[in-house]
Amino acid sequence: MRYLDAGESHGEMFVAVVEGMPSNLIIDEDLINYELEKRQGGYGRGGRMKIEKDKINIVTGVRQGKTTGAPITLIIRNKDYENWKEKLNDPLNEKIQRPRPGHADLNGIIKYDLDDIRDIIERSSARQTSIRTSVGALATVFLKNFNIKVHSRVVQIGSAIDNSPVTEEGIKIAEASDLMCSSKECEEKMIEEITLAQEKGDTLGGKIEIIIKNVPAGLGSHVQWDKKLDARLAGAMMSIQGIKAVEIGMGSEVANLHGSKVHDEIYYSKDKGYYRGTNNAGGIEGGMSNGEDIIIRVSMKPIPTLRVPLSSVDISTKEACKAVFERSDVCAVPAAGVVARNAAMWEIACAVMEKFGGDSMKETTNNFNSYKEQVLKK
Ligand SMILES: Cc1cc2nc3c(=O)[nH]c(=O)nc-3n(C[C@H](O)[C@H](O)[C@H](O)COP(=O)(O)O)c2cc1C
Ligand SMILES: C=C(O[C@@H]1CC(C(=O)O)=C[C@@H](OP(=O)(O)O)[C@H]1O)C(=O)O
Repeated sequence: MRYLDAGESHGEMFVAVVEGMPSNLIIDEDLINYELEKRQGGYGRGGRMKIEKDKINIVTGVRQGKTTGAPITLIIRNKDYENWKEKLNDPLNEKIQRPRPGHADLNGIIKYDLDDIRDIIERSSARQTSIRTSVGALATVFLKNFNIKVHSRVVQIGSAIDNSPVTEEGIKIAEASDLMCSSKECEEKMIEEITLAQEKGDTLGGKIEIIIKNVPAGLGSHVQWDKKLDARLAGAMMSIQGIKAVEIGMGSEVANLHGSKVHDEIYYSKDKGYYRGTNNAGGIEGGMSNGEDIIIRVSMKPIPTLRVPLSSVDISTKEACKAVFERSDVCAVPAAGVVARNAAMWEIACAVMEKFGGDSMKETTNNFNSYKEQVLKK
């Protein structure tokens, strides 16, 4: 499967065209809209979130609630477009000249030979993650048919850290109570950190954990660098605005320990087949899923737009100045978690389609089920 998206932060709309989704997939628009709503949430978001109420509009490739096998076009309209269209088209509108450290501003105008940073902001903005979330949520809808599910939580904001182990019970509690992490107490500490940063005119990043359940062993492959599932997931995570590090399972901690403390010992039982005593590998070995939960941790840098701005250089005068400040989030880690879990599900859906193929849900499901039987007999 593949997709391309287009759109600008204050343009008319975001659009994505998805190709390769099998026919007869029942589209659950409520699930897609739920993910879009969650992406807009979280403490620390800016004023734009009060203007938008993102809703998916599927305009091709679906008839009577089911995919037809044709390319699927997804649209999200920007309500704020009405407030911006005149000034964006007015050549006399003031140009943005003071690039923000940590953003695409300076590299963008150099590379594209532009003289208004607005032209870079519009496409580099993380508003694009709305359409990316909807494409990922479509993959989540698809994967539900194979009982593959995803959960994410915030594990760190500033000095507030959620160290609790992931349990089925913990996931249920967090989902039912709509907590961003595993406990109310920890969430309060995270909110406090964000408030402190906000009061200082500063910003914050943090860490997110994503857990994907019920992935069969054998997605991805060891045979070629670009088929490795961990590499693909890491690439997907790193392409999200502001993500600077990705860990699978134990992640960077593997460098500190002996092999006997890192590798997951192998067991076998008649009903489960092969399984591991631990899951330090985060469900992937040799570029392939191993049947355990896939666990990904991603680190997000602090938001680059600061109310007390950092030093910069005016691109027209070349004189020292302070970077531009405009309406912005203070912390978008919970939102990035929603983006990341859906972006990860897109990669898993691609790996499922690569392995099992099929042009209809019947064909793909039959292939998937017969492989699962084959694996159980192994
Ligand atoms: C959901 C989300 C919301 C964001 N909101 C803002 C924001 O309001 N202001 C801002 O300057 N950066 C925001 N960012 C971060 C920037 O988009 C990001 O730092 C920038 O694109 C450069 O990131 P990169 O160096 O990783 O490419 C947000 C990121 C995400 C994922
Ligand atoms: C500023 C960025 O992301 C923001 C993310 C975002 C959203 O819907 O998530 C909405 C936009 O809000 P606004 O109209 O206030 O600019 C973006 O600005 C950025 O990434 O640079």
